[in-house]
Amino acid sequence: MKVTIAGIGYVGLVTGVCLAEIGHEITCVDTDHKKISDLNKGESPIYEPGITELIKHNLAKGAIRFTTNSKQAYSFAEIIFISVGTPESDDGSANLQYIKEAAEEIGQSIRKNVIVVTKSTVPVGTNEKIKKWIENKITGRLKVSIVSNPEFLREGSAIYDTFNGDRIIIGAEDELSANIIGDLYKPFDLPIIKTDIRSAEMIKYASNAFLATKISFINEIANICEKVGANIEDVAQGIGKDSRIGSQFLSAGIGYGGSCFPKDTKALVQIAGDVHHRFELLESVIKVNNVQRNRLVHKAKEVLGPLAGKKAAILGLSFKPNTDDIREAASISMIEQLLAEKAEVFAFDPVVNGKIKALFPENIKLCTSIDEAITKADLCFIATEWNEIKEYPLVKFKDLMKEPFIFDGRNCFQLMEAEKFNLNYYSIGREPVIAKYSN
Ligand SMILES: NC(=O)c1ccc[n+]([C@@H]2O[C@H](COP(=O)([O-])OP(=O)(O)OC[C@H]3O[C@@H](n4cnc5c(N)ncnc54)[C@H](O)[C@@H]3O)[C@@H](O)[C@H]2O)c1
Ligand SMILES: O=c1ccn([C@@H]2O[C@H](COP(=O)(O)OP(=O)(O)O[C@H]3O[C@H](CO)[C@@H](O)[C@H](O)[C@H]3O)[C@@H](O)[C@H]2O)c(=O)[nH]1
Repeated sequence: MKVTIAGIGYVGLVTGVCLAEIGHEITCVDTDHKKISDLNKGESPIYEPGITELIKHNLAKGAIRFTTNSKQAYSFAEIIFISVGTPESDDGSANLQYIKEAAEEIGQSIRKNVIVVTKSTVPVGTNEKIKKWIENKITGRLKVSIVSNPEFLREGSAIYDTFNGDRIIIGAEDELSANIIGDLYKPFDLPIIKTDIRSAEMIKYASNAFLATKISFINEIANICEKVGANIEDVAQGIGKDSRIGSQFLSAGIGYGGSCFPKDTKALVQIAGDVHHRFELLESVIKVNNVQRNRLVHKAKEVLGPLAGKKAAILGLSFKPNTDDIREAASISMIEQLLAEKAEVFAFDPVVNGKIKALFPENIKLCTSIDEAITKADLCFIATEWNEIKEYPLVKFKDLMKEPFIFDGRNCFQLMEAEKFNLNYYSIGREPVIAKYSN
């Protein structure tokens, strides 16, 4: 099928290369000229395992093209996916500005009947608006069918997730469109759930809200574990073995971040509020997450006193490993807190550099290695569990830091190992390890 994708962010790009890989003819449209020009050279605008290989492979076989010429790309498409951003507005609701712009451009450009598939995460009822925005701009007698097909990929494993997803959700206004989109995905051989549009829209928000709830729940249990002398790793393993609970998304840490959970939880509170339902459970999930993000710096102040003038290393800047995305990353709020405390911040991440420099142009030092970040540091925070950080020899904290005070927001190390190397090691939901003698 001739498919055009509008908006080549994470979702648009991964969808595009994976659909090209299974044999469809894909045109990717974005308003960002630099992004499109880089993509045409085979360069990925995002760090995502496997993406560059798929871009190059499909460019070479002529299965994918990248353009800013939206008019032309929409005019011949049989199916158009919308995957533009839906960022958070000031009041927490989803900002639909990019969706509306894309829909109106589609309406102005199409020259034949088309199925428009919304992949972006949009509040319940938005697809009906999308149809109206498109139809208001159509000249002539053309039929537009709308399908809601929310995306569930995770950054860092986006390609694996696309080929191995748990389900594909298709919310359609007519059976024919649902079947056409179902057939498009057939080569992935994944379970397909067909439903109405509003239910499909809700499935996306409810999924993210449930996962965020699981994280805030385990973080609260971790906070209690610290006070009663229990170990969150053992507790999570013990409860996760119950197949009704499941072992995934029970890693306690410094809270969830990223481009989805923070904004989608707030948007769902708004969606509920719009129909006069106060979603108190989800409000608490958000509140717990906000507090959790500040815990590690608070803990450091409790242990070490004022942080002013201290050299603080921070390891891991992306919101999770295997991505260069720093949207709503815990590292950002930690750096802000450390700067407010007048600490000197030395930051390291295996892939993030320019983006964090743009946020903190003058007041942090970006390091090119863990060694550089922790040398002569008074304390060290771990914000992201990259393998490079998890595999770093613990003895080096002792050898290179002024005093080995480690505040680990991702439980990267075993307590026994920290004891063995005589570190001061504070993690989440576990007893602190206190060095028996100083360096
Ligand atoms: N990032 C994820 O992991 C993920 C996963 C599932 C769902 N989602 C949802 O998918 C949507 C897209 O997220 P993302 O992270 O891929 O977005 P993104 O912010 O990375 O990229 C959006 C892209 O859309 C482009 N764009 C904006 N207006 C346009 C227009 N009129 N025409 C063409 N291109 C336009 C922008 O230039 C940008 O490149 C959001 O609704 C998000 O909630 C994201
Ligand atoms: O047990 C866990 C699991 C995750 N996290 C944190 O939660 C955030 C989100 O992680 P993850 O869900 O793995 O990454 P995303 O790429 O944000 O993916 C989520 O958001 C996407 C956008 O909506 C959805 O498509 C995915 O299904 C959903 O998992 C990150 O900060 C993680 O550190 C934890 O703290 N503990």
